[in-house]
Amino acid sequence: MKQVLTIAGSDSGGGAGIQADLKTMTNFATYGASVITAVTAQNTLGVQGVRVMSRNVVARQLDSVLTDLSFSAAKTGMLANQDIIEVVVEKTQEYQLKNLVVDPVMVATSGDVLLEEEAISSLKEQLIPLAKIITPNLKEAKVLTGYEKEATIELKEIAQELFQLGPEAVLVKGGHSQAEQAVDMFYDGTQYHELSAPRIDTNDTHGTGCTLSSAIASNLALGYDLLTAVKRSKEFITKAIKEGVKVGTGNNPVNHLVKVN
Ligand SMILES: Nc1ncnc2c1ncn2[C@@H]1O[C@H](COP(=O)(O)OP(=O)(O)O)[C@@H](O)[C@H]1O
Ligand SMILES: Cc1ncc(COP(=O)(O)O)c(N)n1
Repeated sequence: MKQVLTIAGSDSGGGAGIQADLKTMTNFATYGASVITAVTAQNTLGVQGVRVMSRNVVARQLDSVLTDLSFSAAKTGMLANQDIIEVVVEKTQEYQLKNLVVDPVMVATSGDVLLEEEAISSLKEQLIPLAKIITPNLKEAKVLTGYEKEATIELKEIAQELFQLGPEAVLVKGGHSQAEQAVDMFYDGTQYHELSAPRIDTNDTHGTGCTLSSAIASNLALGYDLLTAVKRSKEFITKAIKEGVKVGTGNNPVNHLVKVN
């Protein structure tokens, strides 16, 4: 069985973070292992508390899994601070982790901060250049490119700017725009590819980004090329949002168990 690693935070509510990642990896019939960067007390209403792991605890988890298991792909989610980004960079290089999907998680859908502001430069300069693909949402893309105050900037232009940071490819997610279609832009330095799906009228989008990036990592592990992995994952997330599960009283999670062909 192909093995996939998630390096991310725990969401006690089970909709985002490590829990979303492992469910998604299992759904794609890959074996998911996890390195936990932070424990969040979280539910569908928001984040009630955060305990970030020490650099050493993250390093030990990485050493444990990377000296024993064999990963065909990995993803990063909530990395919390600069110390953790640095240790993830160090171990990615030491163990030559391949097919690394970097979801540059900064803020939860609920508005809670999941990455210290001081860590953004390490993310840009050290981790992103090691990525096979990065998957920022529009807001994260604007922070990473410095386009923060520009309301009408084109997705293609942002994708090109992000590509300059050094990943092999970029997927800018347009989930948070008001447009009729949920449009994401893929760019790998040579081709742009627009991925579009009808916008689903719902607030139940907890865990969309985590689920999408885990699906991409799983599909890369299964041997699909990058664009195919992204297309399969877009199809998956669209269905997962459509069939979201009503487990709590706030913004509910997507359904990690839906099947795509
Ligand atoms: N209401 C929606 N209808 C359809 N697709 C959506 C909707 N919201 C988000 N998506 C899609 O879900 C994926 C995750 O995007 P987004 O929600 O922007 O990421 P994040 O969770 O990182 O903020 C993208 O493919 C995006 O287009
Ligand atoms: C531990 C953790 N990691 C990531 C997210 C972002 O999830 P999303 O923006 O998809 O709701 C989250 N809410 N919690």
